[in-house]
Amino acid sequence: MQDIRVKICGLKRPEDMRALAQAGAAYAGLNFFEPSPRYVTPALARELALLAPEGLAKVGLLVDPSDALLDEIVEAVPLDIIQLHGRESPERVEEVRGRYGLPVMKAVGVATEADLPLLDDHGRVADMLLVDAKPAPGDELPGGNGLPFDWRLIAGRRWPVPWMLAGGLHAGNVAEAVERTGARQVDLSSGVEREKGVKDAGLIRAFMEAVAGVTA
Ligand SMILES: O=C(O)c1ccccc1NCC(=O)[C@H](O)[C@H](O)COP(=O)(O)O
Repeated sequence: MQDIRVKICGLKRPEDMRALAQAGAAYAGLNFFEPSPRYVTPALARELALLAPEGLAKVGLLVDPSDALLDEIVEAVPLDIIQLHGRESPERVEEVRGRYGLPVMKAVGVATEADLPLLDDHGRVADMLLVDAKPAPGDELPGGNGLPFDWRLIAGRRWPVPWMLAGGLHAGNVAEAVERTGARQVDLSSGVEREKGVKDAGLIRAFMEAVAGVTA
């Protein structure tokens, strides 16, 4: 059975990147959404990205970005993947793919059955899908809120591109999440933080150990 691949999102410090590399994560997320407590400037993101070893993919997370912002970030930071985490349409996803020649992962928030057709629409154009919890009313951020969605909604569902499961994952629930959804890639932020925006190397190790113990 192939290993489950892990993306940890919202790194802000060199020690976070080192902890991810040591723990064996597959993707490191750099957050360019300014209102987020996980925001990094393009200059800091570049420093962090340059610390990533071969095989640890750098993912740049943006929310409804303008071309000007994307131009600035793609120019400054050696990214491997662009993550679009706003209300981007499938047409916009295609446009961004064409403009930068980088793979695009499209995040789609799920709360009810009604959210699932959007995953199918984006699955036709994006290189990867991030199946995340939809922010609840009152949540300030479009992602990274630390809350899971009802995994039964996507049990048995598949898309024509690789996908990751996200939303409120932590060391204590990732085994059940994988078992219920069949995910082979998982993404998290809050579950490895000691406080909002501050990653914790011990929690990162614990999460990776929990994932290594999954046999689904
Ligand atoms: O994490 C943020 O601050 C954030 C802000 C704006 C858009 C997306 C954001 N995070 C996206 C991610 O990829 C998170 O890892 C994903 O939503 C899961 O987060 P969590 O539920 O905290 O594990």
